[in-house]
Amino acid sequence: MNSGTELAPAVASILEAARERSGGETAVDVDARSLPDAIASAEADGRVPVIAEVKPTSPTAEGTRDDDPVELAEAMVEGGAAAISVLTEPSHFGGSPEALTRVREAVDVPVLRKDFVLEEAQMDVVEADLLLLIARFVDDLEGLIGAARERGFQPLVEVHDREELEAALEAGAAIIGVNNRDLARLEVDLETFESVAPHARRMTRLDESSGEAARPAPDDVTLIAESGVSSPADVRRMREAGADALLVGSAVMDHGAADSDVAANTRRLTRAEATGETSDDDGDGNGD
Ligand SMILES: O=C(O)c1ccccc1NCC(=O)[C@H](O)[C@H](O)COP(=O)(O)O
Repeated sequence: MNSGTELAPAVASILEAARERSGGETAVDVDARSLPDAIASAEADGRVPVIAEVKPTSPTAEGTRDDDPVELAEAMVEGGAAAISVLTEPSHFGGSPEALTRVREAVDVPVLRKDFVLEEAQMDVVEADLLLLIARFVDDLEGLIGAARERGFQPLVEVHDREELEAALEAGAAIIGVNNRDLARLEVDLETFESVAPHARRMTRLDESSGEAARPAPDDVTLIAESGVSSPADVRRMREAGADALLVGSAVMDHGAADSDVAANTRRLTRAEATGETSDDDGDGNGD
């Protein structure tokens, strides 16, 4: 773990809670739905690949949504989501492993387990198609990537800067999320993805003994822009910067408006590249 860097108090509290949570007793064995296939299928259908997040609340959310997670996930899929992310962290995000299991039974798209997994045994709490590993918070990233793959998970490795990206690629990550949220200050800045992502496409290394690429070729890395995407204009901005998919929670959940239409919120983003979009899509009232 990169313990030398500053963390927001809420994040320190999240990590403390994560360290205390126990793992499962036996290794799970997942038959995962492919995220790259789901992304390709959305693109073929003219939808922006969006991983929509069931996020009841968070340290930065404006409120809590107590809706049934299955109803939320089904609304997200109705709005064109290529995949679903489910927070399973209970004490700061209002999530649960049970919610993920119910969601995964109800939808046929890949489901990401969004949590703060620090140790191998914590992977065995619930089955999911994708498992988040946050590069900054784990000691043995390569070992955990291997352990996740042994169980059938597709590991999604989250990074925030170029150094973490390099570590993720070096550890063999093939699905990488660049988090626009700075976990030291909890501020979001879409420029993070724009500055970090191009390096994922450039970085490659040859294995000296075989001459083979020792990690995924740059074009084989699936790049996800995480956090802070709130409008169709943001979606297009992240796509222009090279995002294969976007992970969106707050803009879809719209925590401040309990009766907000989650399917419509999702559709607004998944249709951001559809031709003929003329609405005030950045929501600033200017119609630009
Ligand atoms: O969302 C938070 O407030 C938060 C606070 C501290 C650590 C992590 C946090 N979020 C986790 C996430 O990665 C996001 O839920 C996800 O990327 C979606 O972000 P957004 O679209 O900005 O809700």
